[in-house]
Formats: sequence, structure tokens, C-alpha cells
Amino acid sequence: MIYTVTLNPALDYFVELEQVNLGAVNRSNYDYKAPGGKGINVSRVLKRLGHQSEALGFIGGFTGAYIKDVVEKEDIKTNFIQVTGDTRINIKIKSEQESEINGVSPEITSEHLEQLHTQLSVLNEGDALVLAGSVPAMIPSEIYEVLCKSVIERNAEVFIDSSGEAMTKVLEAQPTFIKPNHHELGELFSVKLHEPQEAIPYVRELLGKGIEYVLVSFAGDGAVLGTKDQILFANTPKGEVKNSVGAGDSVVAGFLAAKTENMTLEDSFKFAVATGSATAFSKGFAEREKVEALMLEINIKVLE
Ligand SMILES: Nc1ncnc2c1ncn2[C@@H]1O[C@H](COP(=O)(O)OP(=O)(O)O)[C@@H](O)[C@H]1O
Ligand SMILES: O=P(O)(O)OC[C@H]1O[C@](O)(COP(=O)(O)O)[C@@H](O)[C@@H]1O
Repeated sequence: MIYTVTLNPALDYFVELEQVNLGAVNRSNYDYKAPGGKGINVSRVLKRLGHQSEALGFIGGFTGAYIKDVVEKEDIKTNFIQVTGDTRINIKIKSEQESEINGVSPEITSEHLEQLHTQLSVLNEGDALVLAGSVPAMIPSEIYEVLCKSVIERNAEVFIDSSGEAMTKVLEAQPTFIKPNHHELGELFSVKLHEPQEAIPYVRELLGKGIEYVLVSFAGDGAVLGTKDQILFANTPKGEVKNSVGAGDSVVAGFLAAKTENMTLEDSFKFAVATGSATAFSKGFAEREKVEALMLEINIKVLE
């Protein structure tokens, strides 16, 4: 079974307007809301790709109830832990550029964390755990490291998509897969990366820590996938970007789906990037038919 954990879910509120004028009243042309948070997005994309998962994490209040309702209506199993405050609202502005304002998590207590540890104690060989998104400030930043270690010890696989301190610390627990974007990879090594080729030495260093797959996304400029045997490059398909929120989460879902279906490494990489682009080219998330069509536009090059 695939389990996704979102410690910091969100109600994503999307607002579209011609121009943002700071210090003035702005009116949107179009707005909508959707459940968000990286693990939840992975579960929702997996479902669209034909895979079931169980969504775990902390939710609360009217925003949490909305997330649970939408996710369960999509026939995704949930086992969220209820907290007292309201799940945050993240604002996604699409204007001349895309901008985001991500909110603050409600309080999470040590009892809530204990409940999560108990839920994850059932994972075993054949299971996969996705730990994705930010770690709320009141939770120790080693949480992913601790959860990853205990799940890896039980021979399940762990997929990570995070950033900052939580990401730095989890690397020591040898997760199966990580997907930093190029900014996040740069942050890990205190460098600025401009093009895929420049990622190679850093991907090598991460593989040296015992991580099996390191996938670095460069938005519309392609992606790099490193394993112990080779480092590959994939181009991204061309198209009109309608919304890139959730595109990174879609790459994780695509790779996990492909791996579950025993695709070859090259096809898994193509499928992952195609899922990211299919989401970027849609108002909502990638649908399988579009992913399979975009896959045909992706070519893999061996970098090393
Ligand atoms: N301009 C684009 N054209 C095509 N695909 C894109 C574009 N921007 C993002 N994507 C897709 O979304 C994926 C993730 O984008 P990226 O910005 O690197 O990560 P994140 O969303 O995690 O910040 C890319 O690997 C690609 O599949
Ligand atoms: O936990 P964080 O880092 O604040 O990110 C949460 C946000 O990321 C998203 O999961 C989207 O992530 P990506 O665009 O990286 O795929 C949103 O749904 C959510 O608002």
C-alpha cells in the first residue's frame, strides 16, 4: 500500500487577475479552491493515474473538513488526525507571474505526533511512504528523518519531497527517492544552479549518501535522474502552462506509479516528467491519457 503523509495540508485558494497592485483593492477575474499540501496532491494524482493510496496527516476546522470531504469523494482512503485549529489557507495568485502566500499550520501536539507514529508502525516490505511538504514550526525538523529511519528499517520504501532543514536532515536516513527542484538542490549545497548539467556533482554526492533515486526538476528546462548506475536527462514537453501548483507533486506521483507498474527506469523517468507537465498544462491535475500522450514527446539522454 502507498501511504502519503502531509504534516501541513492546506486549502489552496487560486486567484486569477490581470495585474496585482500592491496597496490597492484588487479584484479577481476568476477564483477557485482545492485541497492542497504535497502529500495530499500526490494521493490525488496517484488516483488519476489509477493507483490507490491512503492519505495521512493533520487536519482541523472547516478547512480541514473541506479537504477530507473532497479527497474522500474522489474515493481516496484517508486516516487524518484531527487537530483543534483550522488547517491553513494558501493563496496562489496567477497574474503576470505566479506568486504564492503559504499560511501557518494550526497547533500540533506531541499526542498528535504519537498518533502518527502509531499509524506508521504498520508499514512493512512492499509498502511505500511519501513524506511531502513543509514541517510545521512546532514540530521538530528531524521528524522526517525519524519517520524515514523507522520505515526503512522495516524494508518499506520512502519518497521525500521537502525543503530546508527537514530535507537536509532526512538525507541521513537514506530515503529511497528524493525530488528537489533546482532551487531546493541549490539550497542543500548553498549554490545557484542554472542548468541541468550543473546538477551532476550534487546528484552524485546525494547518491553517495545511499539514496537510490535522486530526481531534480528544472521546471520547463528538463529534469535529471541519478541512480548508482547512471545519470539521465529528460527534456520537458512544450505547452501552455496553465497552473504549475502541484506540478512537482505530480512528478513524485508519476514516478511512484511507474515504479509500482514495474516500468523500466527510462520509462519511469519519462512518465514522472510527463505527469508533472500534464499538471502544469491543466487547470487541475494530470489525467493518465494526457500523461501517456506527453510521454511520447520526452527523450532520455545519458549524461554520465
Ligand atoms: N514550463 C513548463 N513546461 C513543461 N513542464 C513544466 C513546466 N514547468 C513545470 N513543468 C513540469 O512540472 C515539473 C515540476 O516543476 P518544478 O518547477 O521543477 O518543480 P516544483 O513544482 O516542485 O517547484 C517539471 O519537472 C515538469 O514536468
Ligand atoms: O508545505 P509547503 O511547502 O508550504 O507547500 C504546500 C503547497 O505546495 C503544494 O502542495 C504544491 O506543491 P508543488 O507546486 O511543489 O507541487 C500546494 O498544494 C500547497 O499549497
